[in-house]
Amino acid sequence: MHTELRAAIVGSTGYGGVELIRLLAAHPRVAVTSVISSSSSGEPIAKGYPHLTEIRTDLLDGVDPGEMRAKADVVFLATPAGVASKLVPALLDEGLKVVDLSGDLRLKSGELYETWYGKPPAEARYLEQAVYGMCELYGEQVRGRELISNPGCYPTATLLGLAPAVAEGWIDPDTIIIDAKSGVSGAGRGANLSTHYAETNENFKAYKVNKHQHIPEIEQTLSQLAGRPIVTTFTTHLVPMTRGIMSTMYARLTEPRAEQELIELYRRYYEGRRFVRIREAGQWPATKEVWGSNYCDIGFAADARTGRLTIVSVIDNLVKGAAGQAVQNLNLAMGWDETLGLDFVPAYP
Ligand SMILES: NC(=O)C1=CN([C@@H]2O[C@H](COP(=O)(O)OP(=O)(O)OC[C@H]3O[C@@H](n4cnc5c(N)ncnc54)[C@H](OP(=O)(O)O)[C@@H]3O)[C@@H](O)[C@H]2O)C=CC1
Ligand SMILES: CC(=O)N[C@@H](CCC(=O)OP(=O)(O)O)C(=O)O
Repeated sequence: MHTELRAAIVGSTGYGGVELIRLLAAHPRVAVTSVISSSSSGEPIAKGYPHLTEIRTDLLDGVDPGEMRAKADVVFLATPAGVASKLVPALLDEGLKVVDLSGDLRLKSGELYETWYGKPPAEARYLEQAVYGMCELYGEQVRGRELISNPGCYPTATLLGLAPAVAEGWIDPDTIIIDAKSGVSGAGRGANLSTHYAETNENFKAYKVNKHQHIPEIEQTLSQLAGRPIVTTFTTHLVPMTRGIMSTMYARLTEPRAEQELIELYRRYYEGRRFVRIREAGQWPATKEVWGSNYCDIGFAADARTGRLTIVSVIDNLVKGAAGQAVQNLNLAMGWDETLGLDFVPAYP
């Protein structure tokens, strides 16, 4: 197979950006031809990330849509909220395909974006044009698309864990409670008070309770799956580990179900989707079991005593939660096998 697509990465000195460089280095049909930085153009990427020494030695480029078009066919935006909304119009005008890893294009309502992100939204036509690339739920809609909005890390673990049971009406969506935990790399590379070592080591804390920007994203998809507006309770916690998200979800079963029935429902729903692995009854997934990989592993327990279902879903936030799903989305948009460049098992232990 020969290389046929040239890729540029914006925000390449962030964690999402370097993870894209790592994954695309092993992709059989994509070559990274431009690694772009708003802060360090003219420097080798290996200066800030020596682990990339052998992968890329070119100097970082500046952010310029015209220059990107000369070098690339697709642009990955691994930039903070508020950047894609400004860059996307010029990139699309240049005829570039765009995969945005930030939250800028995920919500169809600009008003909701402004409320939860506290920034001006992208123009409505771009919110309309962007396809929400939750691959295992909307993969068919991604094919051939020019503008893809890559889902958030928490919504990926959470929605993959809830979708089959909500879509089939096996749980009451009004009763869902989501208890989520993330490793510290989820906050990006920029150091701040709440993520430095002394604050996170041997510590475990809740944050952004009822205020997290992923709440409307989760509710948007839950509402689509349920066919009516759904609001939910979502609490995030910071765990003293580098990678990984675990979302533990609770909801009332609409009728009694055995675990085996749930396992079969989920396996049917995700049939043919390589990156969702449903565990056997009594097996609980752990973050280390998906570390460095594009898998989402899901386990269940149905409690006959309380009538509630517990779902545990894990991902690597930087792979399935960001760069891996972005590559999977590009594969789907190009009509390629969705596993290209992602077909490896997790690193363990
Ligand atoms: N970390 C994670 O697990 C996940 C992150 N995301 C999202 O992906 C995006 C990237 O996250 P992450 O890599 O962790 O964040 P980082 O903070 O590690 O990196 C973001 C990078 O964006 C670049 N940047 C900053 N400001 C600007 C600007 N004004 N214009 C252009 N580029 C800018 C910087 O790189 P440079 O100086 O080189 O330009 C910076 O290193 C964010 O939107 C994040 O919310 C989504 C899912 C999971
Ligand atoms: C641990 C940690 O701080 N995680 C970040 C994840 C942010 C993220 O990925 O942001 P978007 O998906 O909105 O772009 C947070 O909870 O805000």
